[in-house]
Amino acid sequence: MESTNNVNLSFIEKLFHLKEAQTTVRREILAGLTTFVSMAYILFVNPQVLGVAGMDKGAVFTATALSAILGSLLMALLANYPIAIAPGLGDNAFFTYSVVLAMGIPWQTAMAGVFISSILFLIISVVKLREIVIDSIPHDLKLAMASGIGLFIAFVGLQGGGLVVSSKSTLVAMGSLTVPTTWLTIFGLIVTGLLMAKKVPGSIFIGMVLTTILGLVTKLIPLPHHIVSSIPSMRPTFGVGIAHLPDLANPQLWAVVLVFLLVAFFDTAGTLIGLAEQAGFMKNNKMPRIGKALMADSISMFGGAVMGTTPTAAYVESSAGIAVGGRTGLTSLVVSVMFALAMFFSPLLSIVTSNITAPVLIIVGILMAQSMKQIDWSKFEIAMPAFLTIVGMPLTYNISYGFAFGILFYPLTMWAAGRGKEVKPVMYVLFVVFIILLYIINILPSK
Ligand SMILES: Nc1nc2[nH]cnc2c(=O)[nH]1
Repeated sequence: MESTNNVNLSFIEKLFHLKEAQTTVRREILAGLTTFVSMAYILFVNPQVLGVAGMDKGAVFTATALSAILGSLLMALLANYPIAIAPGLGDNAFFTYSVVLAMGIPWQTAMAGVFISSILFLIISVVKLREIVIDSIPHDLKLAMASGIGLFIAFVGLQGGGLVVSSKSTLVAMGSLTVPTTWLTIFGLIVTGLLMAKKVPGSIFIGMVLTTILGLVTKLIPLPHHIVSSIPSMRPTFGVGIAHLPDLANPQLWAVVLVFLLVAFFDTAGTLIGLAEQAGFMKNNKMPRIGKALMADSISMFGGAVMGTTPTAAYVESSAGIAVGGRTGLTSLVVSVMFALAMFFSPLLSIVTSNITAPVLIIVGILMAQSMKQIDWSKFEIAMPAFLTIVGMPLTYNISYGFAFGILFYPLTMWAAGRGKEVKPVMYVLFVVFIILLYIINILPSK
């Protein structure tokens, strides 16, 4: 027994280099469990959001779990980082609210766009282009993009939870506190917020469970018929994106492909770098093995697009596992195994309503908006494009407009401030691309 344990441990050591990373199996398992409980909500939130776009919730549940299993496993084995991967809230919100609902594109066609973006992302990750792209977007704009997505997600949550409603005279207004289900959102927000402030591992998950229990006890949420069941079929979504590739003849979809690519690429690249800073992995201001980490994400995005889910991202919640000591891919391997076990709990989908997911969206929004603190607000030429990027996303209800505002204003304000030479050539290429993109998504549809 002793010798089997030793063989197992040396196999794990060979795969993950625990000694070099000054960590232990026990600490990595704890870190993996911590990250998993911090992000397990996505199994229920993703079907909820993509369900609004018309997708089958059971199929999305399975596709979400499988893409998280694949992504986190690849991150463990290819890149050996304690960073988990799953479908991102920024991406699914863009898919449902901007592409399907606002642009009126059917989800099947939008999924074809995700499929093509994933192939482009894979190519960028493999060839050296990734460094050129990462370096050409100014740091302040990347931070503004992450923050704007955070505000956008929070806005979606505030509406879904009944706290913000539409108003004829002022566009938005506070929701009514006489609606009983809105109190579930308020309860979830308070409980999760307190747990987060106390730095309790798995705060988001615990908050979700407590709010659901309150909903069940007060009968605001009906009891589920089962807790455990077989894994839901992916038949309603599997391969649908590929079958709809011919729809991409529509130029509106090229714009969608470009924005999916930008959101997926910069979300993951930005998050990877942020987490690597936290864990102390950066060497000479560069992240070692970033190509492999991006490849793990792009392969799982590709797999997700085939199975029926929106792009995956390196999860900001991985910072919870890193905070409790996770330093290697063993942490991500544990996350992957936990997602495999969680696949049997799909009946709980029916009890996780939009009031339960609203606090999650708001709190992940806060985490993403924390990037704002690093923006150089003291220089107007930076502050203006950064601000327009951030407010542009929630206020136009569209992530691509936020991107466009920042990319169009940055070269102009930098030029006016006499700092035109600092703007990288790729930014001018993007300037032109985004003018075309605005034409395609805003002017062309109304002609
Ligand atoms: N980086 C990142 N982390 C997330 N955690 C939940 N959703 C997201 C997302 O869209 N991006």
